[in-house]
Amino acid sequence: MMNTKPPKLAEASLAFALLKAAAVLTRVLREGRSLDQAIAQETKGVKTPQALGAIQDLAYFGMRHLGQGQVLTRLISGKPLLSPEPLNELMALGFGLLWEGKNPKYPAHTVVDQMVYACTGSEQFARAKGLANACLRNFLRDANTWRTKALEDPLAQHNLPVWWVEQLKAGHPEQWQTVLAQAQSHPPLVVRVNSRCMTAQAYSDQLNAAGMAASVIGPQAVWIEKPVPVSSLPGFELGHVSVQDSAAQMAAPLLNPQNGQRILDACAAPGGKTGHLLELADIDLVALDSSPHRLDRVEDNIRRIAPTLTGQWNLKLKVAQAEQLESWWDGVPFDGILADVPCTGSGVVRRHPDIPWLRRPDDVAKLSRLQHKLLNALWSTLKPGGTLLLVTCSIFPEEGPQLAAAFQDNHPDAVAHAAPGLVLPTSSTGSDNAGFEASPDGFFYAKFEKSPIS
Ligand SMILES: C[S@@+](CC[C@H](N)C(=O)[O-])C[C@H]1O[C@@H](n2cnc3c(N)ncnc32)[C@H](O)[C@@H]1O
Repeated sequence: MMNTKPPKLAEASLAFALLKAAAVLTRVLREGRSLDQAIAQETKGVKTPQALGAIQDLAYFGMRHLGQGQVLTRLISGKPLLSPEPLNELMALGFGLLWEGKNPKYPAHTVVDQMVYACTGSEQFARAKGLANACLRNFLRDANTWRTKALEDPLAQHNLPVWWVEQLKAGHPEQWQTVLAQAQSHPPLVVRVNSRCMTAQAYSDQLNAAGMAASVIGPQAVWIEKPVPVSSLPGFELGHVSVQDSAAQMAAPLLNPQNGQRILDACAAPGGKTGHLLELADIDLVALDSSPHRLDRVEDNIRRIAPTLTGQWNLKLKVAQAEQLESWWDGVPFDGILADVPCTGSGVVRRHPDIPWLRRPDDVAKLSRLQHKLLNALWSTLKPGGTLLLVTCSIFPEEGPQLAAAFQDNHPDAVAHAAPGLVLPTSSTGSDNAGFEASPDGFFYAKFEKSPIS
């Protein structure tokens, strides 16, 4: 009897990485996992760093080119959905790789060979070998015509769900195309230099002297031109630097904590801004998050920078729904509150290309309702004279300007102070040589002082 068991693919092969990356996309699209969670699940048994790197790279690539891949799969196979369903993701990934004719990630013939090999290496797809081969070769025979045809579909034009693009257009009729272009670009590696240890300029000089091109792009922000693993950054293990986008670095200085103050970080995990607050002043900090698993990451982050914090500081971590005051608040009011509330994440698609595919159109309204609820509850825990900083990493008006305006309308004791408002992910943050690649993530900032009602 013939042995029909598919061959085990070598980890070093592109076929292996293609199969794994396609399985990652399937978990995102069909199970609603985040891209990073899905990568962690699919790479559990993978042994070599090269294979891990290739899977991660292909999964991110596949996510960023999903619209084009999906449209070509549908057009060329002539079927709305292939069977078994995960084959759709494998084919979308293959077409995504073939789309770019000029500077392809892999030569076209390698992609086709390895896609076919990937099918033979999986029981699930073994029968699809012929279909994959025929469809991919069909595309290559007349790539320009297929591309032109695919681009009639807005899904292929923007590589994003159509409702997401419409939402962006409505919110930013002038800049939506630049915002989309930035979202397709690779995110820069930006670090926050711990002001307890050194200046941003001193760290940038240190990197340049070590042959790592870097420039200062914010008060404590340094952009490292060629991304490297964080563990290889000088001083990282010692807590001298933390990875944080330049726009996210605006939060803690805007709240401006002072020594001895009692501060609340209401939605703290994974703790990027928690660490920054502690670097700026010796404070009594309460950090809340509704997710115990994410709150563990705050602890890890603070453990790393703790040796650099020499004064009298205190940090209490609490798992709680911030709006349920009775479950966590001891009644002692805060001098300052950082309300970095949950949002769609529409400002950070460049870093998390899975976000638009995981969200649903009604999430914007749902999240906006939660944001209103959180702000209303947190306001009552603030001292008169205290400051609340509202932050979202979203550029949808409902989660930014409209949210802040409604909050102010409902709270006559809220006095608005100068704040950046919308930081659109379109421009560089200052340095002359920093272009699109050093541009900030999209954020919204509003700042309110609480005055006693007259
Ligand atoms: C935008 S993230 C915060 C990022 C964080 N401030 C930082 O700089 O690393 C929002 C956080 O809010 C948490 N969250 C969601 N709903 C919450 C709620 N009702 N109460 C408290 N935290 C909540 C999420 O688990 C998530 O960690």
